[in-house]
Amino acid sequence: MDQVFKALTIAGSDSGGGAGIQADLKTFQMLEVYGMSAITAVTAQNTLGVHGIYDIPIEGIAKQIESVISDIGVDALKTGMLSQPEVIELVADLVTKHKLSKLVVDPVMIAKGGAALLAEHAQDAMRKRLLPLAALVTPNIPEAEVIIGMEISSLDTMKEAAVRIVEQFGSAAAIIKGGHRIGDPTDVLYDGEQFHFFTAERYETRHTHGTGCTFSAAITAELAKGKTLTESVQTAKTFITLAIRHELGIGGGHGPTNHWAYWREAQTHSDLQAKEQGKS
Ligand SMILES: Nc1ncnc2c1ncn2[C@@H]1O[C@H](COP(=O)(O)OP(=O)(O)O)[C@@H](O)[C@H]1O
Ligand SMILES: Cc1ncc(COP(=O)(O)O)c(N)n1
Repeated sequence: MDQVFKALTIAGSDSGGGAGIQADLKTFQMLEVYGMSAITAVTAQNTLGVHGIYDIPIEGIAKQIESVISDIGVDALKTGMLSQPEVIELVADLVTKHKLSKLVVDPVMIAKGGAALLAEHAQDAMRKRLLPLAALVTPNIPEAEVIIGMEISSLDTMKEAAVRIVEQFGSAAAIIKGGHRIGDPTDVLYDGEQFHFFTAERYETRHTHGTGCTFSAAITAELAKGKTLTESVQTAKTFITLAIRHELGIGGGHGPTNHWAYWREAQTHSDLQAKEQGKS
């Protein structure tokens, strides 16, 4: 048996299956990493929007995280929807207590449909308690604007935002995602020393529900395997680009991405390679 790598997601449940815990677990699975979850809130959600939010009591969240860490172990973890400041405090305490260094923070604030997934009074706890512990923070442009209080309208301001998150809040690295800009989506990573740019073709589609969750989950899975930060982000960029390109066309609104597209592509390549080798 090959070594089993394990990743934990601490996030909200999306009944529609496209974002949150469901997107994270599907992504871990497709990258051959054993996925575990601690649910912070249950959302009643579909491609048309968020229809209800039911927070899980804090003791319940603590028990889920402690149960997983104490028995199974965690090689890397990510956070998504944290809903309330107490949840952020809890996650920060447990990450510190258990010395979990491979923490990816996706600072989820508002769903694409407009529903608030993080209370406004929790933003400060996010900045002060969680960002300093992060190996990587993955805001989209509106989230980065809220975190540092500046307008982001160009590649240069994306670079500035990434540097400010690292220097002001103590995260080891930050990637500002370019999905919300016009043109090809370039994501800007600052690792504390240098910038790295990840660009792909933009697909004109309304099926981008859960893109941020899927992207950060893919990075977490690769970090769990021991890949470097830039290797992990590169794999995640390919994963999300294929997931958007091969959309499923599900639901009447903003549909989910295709979590098996990357795996399918990898299978096709290995089939082709096997055929090539068979020939020689
Ligand atoms: N229409 C698109 N075509 C190709 N890639 C996209 C598209 N929209 C977003 N992406 C990519 O998906 C990832 C998630 O980005 P983004 O949509 O900005 O995050 P979020 O879901 O948090 O708002 C990034 O790598 C971004 O560049
Ligand atoms: C439980 C949960 N977590 C995260 C998101 C953000 O995803 P998106 O920004 O694509 O709506 C969401 N809609 N629901």
